[in-house]
Amino acid sequence: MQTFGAFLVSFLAASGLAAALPAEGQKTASIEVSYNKHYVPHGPTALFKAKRKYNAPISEKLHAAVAAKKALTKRQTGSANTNPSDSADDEYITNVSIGTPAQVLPLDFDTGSSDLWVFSSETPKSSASGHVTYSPSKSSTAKKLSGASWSITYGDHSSSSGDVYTDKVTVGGFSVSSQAVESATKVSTQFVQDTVISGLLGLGFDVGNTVKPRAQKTWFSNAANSLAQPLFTADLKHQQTGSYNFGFIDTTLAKGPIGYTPADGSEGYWGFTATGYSVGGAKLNRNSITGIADTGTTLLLLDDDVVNAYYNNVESAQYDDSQQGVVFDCSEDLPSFSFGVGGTTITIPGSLINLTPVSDGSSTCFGGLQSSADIGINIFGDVALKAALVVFDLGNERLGWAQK
Ligand SMILES: C[C@@H](SC(=N)N)c1ccc(Cl)cc1
Ligand SMILES: C[C@@H](SC(=N)N)c1ccc(Cl)cc1
Repeated sequence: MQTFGAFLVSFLAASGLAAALPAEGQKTASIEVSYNKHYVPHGPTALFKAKRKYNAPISEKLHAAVAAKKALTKRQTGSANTNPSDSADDEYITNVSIGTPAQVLPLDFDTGSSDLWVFSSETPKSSASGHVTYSPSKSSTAKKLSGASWSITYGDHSSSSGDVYTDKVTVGGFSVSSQAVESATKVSTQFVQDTVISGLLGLGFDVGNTVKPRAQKTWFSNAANSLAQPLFTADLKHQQTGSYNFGFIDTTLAKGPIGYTPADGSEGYWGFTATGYSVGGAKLNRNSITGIADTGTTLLLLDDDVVNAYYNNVESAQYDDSQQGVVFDCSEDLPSFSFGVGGTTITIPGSLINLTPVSDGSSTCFGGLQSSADIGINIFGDVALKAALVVFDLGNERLGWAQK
């Protein structure tokens, strides 16, 4: 019959743990231990456990201190799929649950604006035809925000306006219990015709919100303090499902390192400066480009000198006044476009810059890179974002870009 010691020796030897174990008959043993590097110490919790172990009285205050810590460390995250609206990746559609019971609406997540607005039971029937709508009267958690109104005009001159409710809004499994949901009583033609979306979810800075008399917070701003980290990432793809992740960075979505650079939210946008650019894989120059990271704009819109430097490498490129932009033969192999940001380089493959024929069946294609001259700001829209995993880091007021 083996003594326990002998059993222990043979067991540990078998499991390769026999570091410094006694020979038969000795009375000592030792075993490696490693500490848990993820453990975050918390005094009151340690005290609570000790008191509990020895049945010592535990005060209400100690219970509260332990509960507070527990609430803080809840790993809160959200993850939502996002899909291009069509083969040209014109916009990206993400489903959002509003109210109780949940009403699911397809919305356009827009880092270039800060209003969450929807087609609703208050939108004129003729305008709402073909759209999924939100009915506050059918939600037990909806509350009218009395006296509040909103009105917004976008860069492409589309517009909408209306009144405001608060309700529970869930994105990718994460809920904000009292989110301002702006109900449209008026929408412009472009929105009426854009039946694949029922409104926008602004992911810009709160300063850009149009609700009066008191501006409201974006869904992300309301969520930030409860998320594991006050950030979200955009992983937009060409003709494929991508994702918006909240509270965490899934670095497996990227191929290269994340380069961080300060974000300027003063205008409501996610403004940043690229340190230089190049065409066709050449070395980056040092001509900086200041612009915004904008999921709500389809194209990459940059200064004329950059646009010309690019299309000088495209044999068939020419400005088409009827199209109000640069067009080229769809059969041409386009060069890539690279920009430097946060110490890393993002390269947009030429294939992502050859978007769509100017009309069905045409052999002339409209460029994904166009001039920002008549806008006044440079816009790194979906054409640029599709080449990267982009981190919108509110906590550190910075943007992260990683090649993918
Ligand atoms: C910032 C975007 S609009 C948006 N993403 N909410 C924009 C501004 C001006 C022009 Cl001309 C075109 C696009
Ligand atoms: C619903 C569309 S209307 C259009 N397709 N011009 C739209 C407008 C403005 C933004 Cl920022 C995003 C999408």
